[in-house]
Amino acid sequence: MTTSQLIQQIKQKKSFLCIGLDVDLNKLPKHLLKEEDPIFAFNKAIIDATHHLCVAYKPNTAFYEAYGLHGWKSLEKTINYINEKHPEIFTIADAKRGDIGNTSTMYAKAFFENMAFDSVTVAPYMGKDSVEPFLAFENKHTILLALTSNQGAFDFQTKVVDESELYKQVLETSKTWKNSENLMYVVGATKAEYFADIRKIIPDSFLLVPGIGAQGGNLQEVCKYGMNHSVGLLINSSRGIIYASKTEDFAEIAAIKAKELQQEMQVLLKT
Ligand SMILES: O=C(O)c1cc(=O)[nH]c(=O)n1[C@@H]1O[C@H](COP(=O)(O)O)[C@@H](O)[C@H]1O
Repeated sequence: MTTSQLIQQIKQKKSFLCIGLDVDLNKLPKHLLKEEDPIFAFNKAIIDATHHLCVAYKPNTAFYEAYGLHGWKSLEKTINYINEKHPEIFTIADAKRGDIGNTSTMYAKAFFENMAFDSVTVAPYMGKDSVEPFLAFENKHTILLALTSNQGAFDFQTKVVDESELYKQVLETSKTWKNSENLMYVVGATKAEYFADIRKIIPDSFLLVPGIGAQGGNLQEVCKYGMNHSVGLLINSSRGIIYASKTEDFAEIAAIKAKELQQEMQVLLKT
């Protein structure tokens, strides 16, 4: 998917919501456990109920890898279902990969070719030759961890090295990489006060912003400093939407939670 198709979808749906499909069997409504593939049954119901309210889905692969072969099959069915039923929706494999070049190429093939995701999250720690193999794929996006939502972000990412914070060097340096137009960045919603500085370095890039809802980030604050001329934000909520109810009405309640966020976004898009 191209960035302009993503922007078009944001305008049509008046939403820049990304729903995180972080499926934990221990949190599923009990009646689904009788299904042959409870994880896919859960995702299908959530997708059917929310696809008109969001522009992206982000399964975090950890929640599938944890169940071995069964989990991978559920992930594959989920991405195929989204691509078949709602090809306009941007898909993110939240896998946080990155390795020496030839290994990164295989990770990229796994998520861009084998599973046909539009994007994958990648850690910048191993540098240029670990990220460029992902960037080589046309119309696919590499979402680089810049400033993460967790407390541990302060261990390294905000440390000053050679007179600037490490996360700023990640942003600056990544702009020089081949096919850097295929980059997006992760910035946590819990770090709203950093968005103005980040926008000075990457004014035009899309940011994937996790951390609202369960982690306590503030949507208004993020938009105030993070929104750009083409919106430039994908705001993710996982647990706050998909586990809002753990009974038979879970998909209906997820849609209500997604609509609450979409309506806030619609107002923010007008301001
Ligand atoms: O890359 C991510 O998506 C990510 C980066 C980050 O800094 N913080 C963060 O929470 N995430 C992911 O975003 C999702 C957040 O989930 P909730 O806190 O349940 O909304 C999880 O899948 C996290 O792994």
